[in-house]
Amino acid sequence: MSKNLPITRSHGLEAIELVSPDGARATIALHGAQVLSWIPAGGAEQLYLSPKSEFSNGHAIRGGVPVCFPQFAERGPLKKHGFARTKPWTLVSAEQGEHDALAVLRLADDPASRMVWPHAFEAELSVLVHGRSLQIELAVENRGEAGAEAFEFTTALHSYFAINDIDEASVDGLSGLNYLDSVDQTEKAQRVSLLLPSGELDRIYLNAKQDLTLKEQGISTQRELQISQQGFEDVVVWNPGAERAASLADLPDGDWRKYLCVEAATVGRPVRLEPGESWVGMQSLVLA
Ligand SMILES: O=P(O)(O)OC[C@H]1O[C@H](O)[C@H](O)[C@@H](O)[C@@H]1O
Repeated sequence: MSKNLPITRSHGLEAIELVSPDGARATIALHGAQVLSWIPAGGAEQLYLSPKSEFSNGHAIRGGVPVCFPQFAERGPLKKHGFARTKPWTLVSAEQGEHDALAVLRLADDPASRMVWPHAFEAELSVLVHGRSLQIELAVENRGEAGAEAFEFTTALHSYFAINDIDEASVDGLSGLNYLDSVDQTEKAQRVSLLLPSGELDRIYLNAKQDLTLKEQGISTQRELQISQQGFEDVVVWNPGAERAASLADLPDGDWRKYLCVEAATVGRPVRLEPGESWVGMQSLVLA
């Protein structure tokens, strides 16, 4: 038997509190369909959320898992990361099942979206939480009539992982990949498996098929978070570093040390959908 979950509030926004019978929890704001919190069963908060975020309509929230769609970053004519993260999504369903909890949210084109992106579309974000895992799936459909135009988009699930300190964190599993370095706009190759963040880091790893591990090895912290993806082709790793962080008004001083973004993305080769076609991408997280 599944149980419907009500709309509650988080940070002043309408939200869904997913609670799985095993105690795992996730909070999703209807604003942007943004996951704001994930607490695995028996674990601690896994996502960073800036206390200086602007939690109101039309603004991007710094932290959790923003949905970048239909444009990643400034790689196109739309506003940065597209419009999906600053729009209210509608709740399709939120349920606690026997072993898990699932929420589904939807965004469709409207007059405002058609002004900047003239396409009929439907996007659905599903969030499934149970035990030590969280799965976030983004599905996009071209809802144009037969004979309408195909559209292209770039996208990301822009996950902000909470860490104790950037100097204790690393990402493992990136060897052999080419990446676009957004700091100096060059293409490079990653030879070693381990990435130890230092300074500003903003990379799009192309064709990233292998699973990754976010590791934290500090005096008080030992943590391994497995990150895998399907459907998405690339992985973005981002941390602003001290200097760039100083220009982010919605980030407290020093908080750049407290997160690392590892994003499931499709940037290098945009997704192209003909009318009636759809695309699905997923990021799966498991706390070891
Ligand atoms: O500050 P935002 O608009 O949320 O963007 C935050 C970051 O998102 C991505 O990770 C991009 O690769 C970065 O270049 C960008 O700075």
